[in-house]
Amino acid sequence: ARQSWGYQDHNGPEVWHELFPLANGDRQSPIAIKSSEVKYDPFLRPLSFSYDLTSPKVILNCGYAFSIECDDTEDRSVLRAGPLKGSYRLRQLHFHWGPTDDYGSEHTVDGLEFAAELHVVHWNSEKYPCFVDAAQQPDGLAIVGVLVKGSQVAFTNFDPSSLFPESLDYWTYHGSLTVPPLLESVIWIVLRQPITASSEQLATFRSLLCSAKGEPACCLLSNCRPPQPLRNRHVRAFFH
Ligand SMILES: NS(=O)(=O)N=C1NCCCN1
Ligand SMILES: [Zn+2]
Repeated sequence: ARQSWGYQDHNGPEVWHELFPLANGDRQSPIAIKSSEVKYDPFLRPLSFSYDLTSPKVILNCGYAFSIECDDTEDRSVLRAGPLKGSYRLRQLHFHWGPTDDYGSEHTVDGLEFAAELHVVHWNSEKYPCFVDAAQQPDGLAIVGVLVKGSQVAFTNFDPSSLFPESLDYWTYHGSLTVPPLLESVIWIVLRQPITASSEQLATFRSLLCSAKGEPACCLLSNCRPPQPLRNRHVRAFFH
């Protein structure tokens, strides 16, 4: 289906507000994390996740990225603890990237842009019956954001935790989907330590098409939304 929004000048983040007024909402994502302004929260717990290798089902071009879609009909792959109340079920994972290795992450840290960013998307299966319902609720989703910096890296299996960095130190804040419909239903958990991807792997991201079959080929050179106003929000740190 033709997508109403994208990442080009005529349909990109600067004009999303025309079709999606939430773009100018009060808990939009991504944000620019300023480590000097985060506040250590001693009540935050370590992240706890358990991913079943058989949850991922298909990898597909979802128009705004490529995504690995998981079977979320039962609680087999879940994320708990951290800033969360209850258990959040794995739904899908996907990446965002830029036109060169110099930028492409959505969250930035102290002005640092990373080459790409992995999003591991979960929904609150204790309180809501399905992803679509959860996505309408302020505590409906939990997305782990993993920063990707350019260099050589070994890729492993599709178990999302194989893509998590060594350290699970994280920042957390209340935000939104970073792609339309931009729903303000996300408890963001951004890991401090980046993972790495090679220049060739990042170039392969950019070779993904955003044009439909039969249309002139148009590559998805970049799919990162710029940081949005923090407004009346605080970013909490799990680490000192
Ligand atoms: N970039 S994001 O905030 O993860 N946005 C998403 N939208 C659709 C479902 C998965 N995630
Ligand atoms: Zn995303």
